[in-house]
Amino acid sequence: MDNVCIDTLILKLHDVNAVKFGEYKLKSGMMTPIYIDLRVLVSHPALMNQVSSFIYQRVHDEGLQFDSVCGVPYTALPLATIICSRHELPMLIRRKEAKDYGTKRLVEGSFREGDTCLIIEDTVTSGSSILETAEVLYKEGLKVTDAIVLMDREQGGVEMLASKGIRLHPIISLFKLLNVLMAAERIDAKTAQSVRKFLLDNNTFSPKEKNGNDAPATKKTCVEQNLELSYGDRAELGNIHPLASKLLKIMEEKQSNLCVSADVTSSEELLQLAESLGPKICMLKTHVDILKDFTGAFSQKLQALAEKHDFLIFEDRKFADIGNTVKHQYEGGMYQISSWSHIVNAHAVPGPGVVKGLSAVGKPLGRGCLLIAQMSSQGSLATGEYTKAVLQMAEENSDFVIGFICGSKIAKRPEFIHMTPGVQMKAGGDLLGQQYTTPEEVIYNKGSDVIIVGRGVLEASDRLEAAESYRKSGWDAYTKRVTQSGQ
Ligand SMILES: O=C(O)c1cc(=O)[nH]c(=O)n1[C@@H]1O[C@H](COP(=O)(O)O)[C@@H](O)[C@H]1O
Repeated sequence: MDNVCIDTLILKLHDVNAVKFGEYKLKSGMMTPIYIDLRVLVSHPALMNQVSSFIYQRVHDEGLQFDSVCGVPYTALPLATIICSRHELPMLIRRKEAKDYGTKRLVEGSFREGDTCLIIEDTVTSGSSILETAEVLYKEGLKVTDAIVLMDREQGGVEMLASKGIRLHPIISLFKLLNVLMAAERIDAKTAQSVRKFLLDNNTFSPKEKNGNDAPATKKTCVEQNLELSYGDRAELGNIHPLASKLLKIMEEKQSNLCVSADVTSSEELLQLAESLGPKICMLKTHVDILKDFTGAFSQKLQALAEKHDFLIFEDRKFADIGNTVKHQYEGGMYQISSWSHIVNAHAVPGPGVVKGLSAVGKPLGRGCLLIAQMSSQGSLATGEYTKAVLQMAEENSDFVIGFICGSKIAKRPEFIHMTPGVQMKAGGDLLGQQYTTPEEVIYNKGSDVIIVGRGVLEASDRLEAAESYRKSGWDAYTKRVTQSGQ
């Protein structure tokens, strides 16, 4: 299922008026400037078949296991029927109301206690319709672990269902749909902007506070109004990836946007760095393949230090192969990176398969991935259209991609985290093409979120003192950016 097919499908849905702009009321009663009406598909059989194929393809890509399929009544019923008939999968039908005669059952079809049922839905906003169907299935003794949805309005459905133990797998995000329709000049930038603002401002999933109570419903200031959200605010956004939220909370609590790049060749020295600099950093970046003495014990000790000092581990592996290969490189081999590194990064050049491969291993572990959108090395080819394509790949895989390696802020969505390497107190470079900019330039002027510093700390006579000066410089640049934008 590649980008071109998705883009074509979006345009076809717009052609048949399945995507409507104006003033519409959602099931929740909320008024919305965009409405997805896939009921019309019953009048367009070829498109109905294509949508069914996309949904089945996602089921296949995710390798989901289930005993039966249930479409959320009514729009998703024909989709589920086509998929089940075409692929000979057992189907269940959930009634919205029990008959007052015959079996009087709410769920029609044959099943056994404990069977797993895959739910199919056409569009998700808050996720309440999927949850309602799941609860009817639960009452019949069925289990629901996964649901597939064609259109995700990105208003909290994924997170709400995740909090109920249901993994929702969206195929098209509304942010992506807006980009495609704008690029095809089906809508103007103003419409796209106002719909984006609506979606960002109306996220139905209220984040839980630490004590588990619903956080007070606060209306987030919107980035589109040029009001910079703080790290702490962004950590609470409904659509944010849990790991990105965890990192932003660490940054806020430790007042640090410093990631030290532990480019040392001895595991003992790396652990000493983690112990001494741990209180100063939000993240420690490793190149595990330059260690001359890696052992499993090392990765255990590093995880313990990350826990002790509350920082995340980022293995800077720069995966860049087909999905099947990166899966093995990430999960297996000598380093077993997925078992100890919260975050990894990847080049987008192989196409979305590289993310799918990594996600198949990392997502169930709660890991996250950064895509390399720009590089600090002289003559880097990661620029212009390539960078834009990386951004699009991230938006389409935001259930695993949490941000970017980049030189400056490239994504409008505050859920993505920007991390910039090639940082030293003085601008300049090394003899091998590395180009340095200062923390102030990267964080204040270029809008990045995290500074990645290697030799600026490692080559200092006092590494701890150097780390503190980078921490302070990066944090001061951030607070200046946030306070000035609010004025
Ligand atoms: O992905 C990276 O971290 C990375 C991307 C990039 O464009 N440039 C870059 O320098 N890096 C890494 O960031 C670190 C920078 O180290 P210093 O040049 O010593 O600060 C190294 O570990 C690089 O591998």
